[in-house]
Amino acid sequence: MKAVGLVGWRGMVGSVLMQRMREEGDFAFVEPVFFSTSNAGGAAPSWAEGAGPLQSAYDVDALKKLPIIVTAQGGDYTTEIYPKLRAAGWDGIWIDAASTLRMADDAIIVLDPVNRSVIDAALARGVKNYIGGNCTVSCMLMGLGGLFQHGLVEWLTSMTYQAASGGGAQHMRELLTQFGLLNDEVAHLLADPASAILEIDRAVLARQQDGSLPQEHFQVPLAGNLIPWIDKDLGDGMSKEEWKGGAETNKILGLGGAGAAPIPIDGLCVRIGAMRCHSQALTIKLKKDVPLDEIGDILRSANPWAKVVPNTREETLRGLTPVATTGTLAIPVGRLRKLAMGPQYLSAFTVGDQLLWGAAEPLRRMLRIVLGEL
Ligand SMILES: NC(=O)C1=CN([C@@H]2O[C@H](COP(=O)(O)OP(=O)(O)OC[C@H]3O[C@@H](n4cnc5c(N)ncnc54)[C@H](OP(=O)(O)O)[C@@H]3O)[C@@H](O)[C@H]2O)C=CC1
Ligand SMILES: N[C@@H](CC(=O)OP(=O)(O)O)C(=O)O
Repeated sequence: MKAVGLVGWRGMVGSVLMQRMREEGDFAFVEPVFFSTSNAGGAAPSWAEGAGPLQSAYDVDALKKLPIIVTAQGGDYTTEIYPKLRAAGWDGIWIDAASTLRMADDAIIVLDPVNRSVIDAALARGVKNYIGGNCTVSCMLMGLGGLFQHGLVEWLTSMTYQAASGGGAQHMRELLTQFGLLNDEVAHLLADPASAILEIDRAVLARQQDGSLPQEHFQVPLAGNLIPWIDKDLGDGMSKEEWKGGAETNKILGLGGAGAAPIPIDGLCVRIGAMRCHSQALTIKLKKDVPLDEIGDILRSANPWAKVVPNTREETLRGLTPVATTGTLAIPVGRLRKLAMGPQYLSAFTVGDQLLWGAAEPLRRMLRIVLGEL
């Protein structure tokens, strides 16, 4: 049993992480020490039998005692505490959901079903920082990993449909409140089958545009709308979320360093009114013409979670939606077909729960790997 410090365990990502760790029996291998930024001295979660009171997540001396720290507390916390811990001589393993350290030279982005060899090599050479990837990147690689594994991707472009949860819990609440208020606005008209749809539409639009919907988090209404910008403006026409697509995918795959050319990966990232599944439409230029049935086999055999959805209307509606995927570890991949541009141009559509493979699951599995239990 190794002592493991857990920070951020009651947040949205942290709660999913705790749930998965309990489901998989991970606590049989760890002696958890729970930290809090807001309630030091409070009680540990009731399910964690024998755990002591919450320790302060700002207490570097308390954190320093632990050989492994897992955090889903957020980027600001990492920025503040991580350098202090290392400066204090802490030599432990840092496993983190936040993006802060992802691109650092001494950090590995973890997604072991895709880059286990990169992780193992890093552990062998003493790397101490293991960071979960961007949710969109991780979900894409879990679905399409087979194509990269087989060296088939010449370039890839993605158009994303990202859920409200990517912004955090408050964003999900804001979206649902907006939906509710829009419904209230026209409920009397909806109840009357004879009412005119254009009147309903006008009333909804008026409410979306009059500034009275709560929009503190998204800045504009997301209900009945979409937002084609996610994360910071890099000033060159690209959003930071779009930049992560290319930068993180290549880092996860171990490309872009000495000798290995990066794969061009780029696209547009869009927020839509889904709850917690990110979806993306992909156009892939293959290095050669591979038949669709072989592509299906390659995707299926890359990992146990990639599920190929037959490219029919019925199967797509049944299995390739956020509602069908939420809460599961499955990464459905469908709409596979060769495009009109030629036999090397492949379309695909994939969906993934951004709190599971997109956030919590790679961290949970990394902890197991460090403990020698995966
Ligand atoms: N949201 C996402 O989709 C993804 C997030 N991440 C990263 O994970 C990190 C955390 O994100 P997320 O889990 O969404 O953040 P949350 O806001 O849900 O939780 C972060 C912290 O807020 C504190 N907190 C304050 N009020 C509450 C409350 N009412 N309920 C629960 N916690 C509360 C908790 O700290 P304390 O207990 O110390 O008070 C908690 O650990 C971020 O770095 C983010 O970048 C990574 C991938 C995806
Ligand atoms: N930016 C993602 C969520 C997220 O937290 O990403 P990252 O871990 O790269 O900061 C989204 O909004 O959907």
